[in-house]
Amino acid sequence: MRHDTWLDALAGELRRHGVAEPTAGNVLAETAAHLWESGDDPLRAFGPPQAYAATVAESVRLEPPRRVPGGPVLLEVAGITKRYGRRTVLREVSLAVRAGEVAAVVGANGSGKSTFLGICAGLVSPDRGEVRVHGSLGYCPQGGGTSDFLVPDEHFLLVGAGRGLPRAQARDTGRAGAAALDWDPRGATQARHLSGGTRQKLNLVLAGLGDPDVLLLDEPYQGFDQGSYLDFWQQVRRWRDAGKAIVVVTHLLNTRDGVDTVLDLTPREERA
Ligand SMILES: Nc1ncnc2c1ncn2[C@@H]1O[C@H](COP(=O)(O)OP(=O)(O)OP(=O)(O)O)[C@@H](O)[C@H]1O
Repeated sequence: MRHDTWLDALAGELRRHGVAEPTAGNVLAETAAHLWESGDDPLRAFGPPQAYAATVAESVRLEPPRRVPGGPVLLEVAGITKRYGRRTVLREVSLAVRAGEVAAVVGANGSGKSTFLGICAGLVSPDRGEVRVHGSLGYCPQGGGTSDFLVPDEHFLLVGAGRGLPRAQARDTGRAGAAALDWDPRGATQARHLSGGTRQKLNLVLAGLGDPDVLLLDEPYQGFDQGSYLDFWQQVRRWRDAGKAIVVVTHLLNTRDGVDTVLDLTPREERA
């Protein structure tokens, strides 16, 4: 089925199911971006428009009232500048995320979102500026992050060991995190044989292992189907309500659902 036909039908079904703006626009933008990037058939990726709209409508109704954030600042980023060669990718970027807050990092392709998150995670050095993390850190990279020849349980044990978790607790916590994303990770399937979306689920579960205080998530839902995408945002809300500071990278400018702060890395001269 053509993407635009399916998206038009979805827009109508969202209206019919009473999904108001800005949620409807955000859902359309997210699904369109997913279809564009993956090239998937919309019916295969998301199912019939009516069923997908019904799921969205239900999840919106289930959304609990927003907590008022105001915990201590867990992630402080001050005046980050990063250059690659002559190109300045990030210029004087600052961000503070408190316990119980979700920050979205948005911007066009190549605007430096992954670079920014890598700097927050301590994996990329800035040319100027400072990052302070108050507490432990979990990082979900955009890709990679898993070991081809290990099965999911082995990932849980390996990463869990690094975070001080006993074996059984690491395995059980990993499996519970996977179940929250509607995935049963038991079995002998090595990471290299998992689908792209399932590998991203594994990445996401690994980021949350050991209950870190700060979660850095780089477009973690790439390849997720409709249900998993909604599960992801439910998980973000659970982390938020548990007092974590969460940073979610997305290349969409209007991903604002359940988000307290938006950091737009689009260069000023390119903004509409
Ligand atoms: N290690 C590197 N060496 C040189 N240039 C790099 C390096 N890493 C990233 N870049 C460049 O820096 C810019 C920002 O890249 P980055 O991946 O952070 O952007 P992004 O906003 O996450 O992009 P996307 O939306 O496509 O994921 C790009 O032009 C990229 O080519």
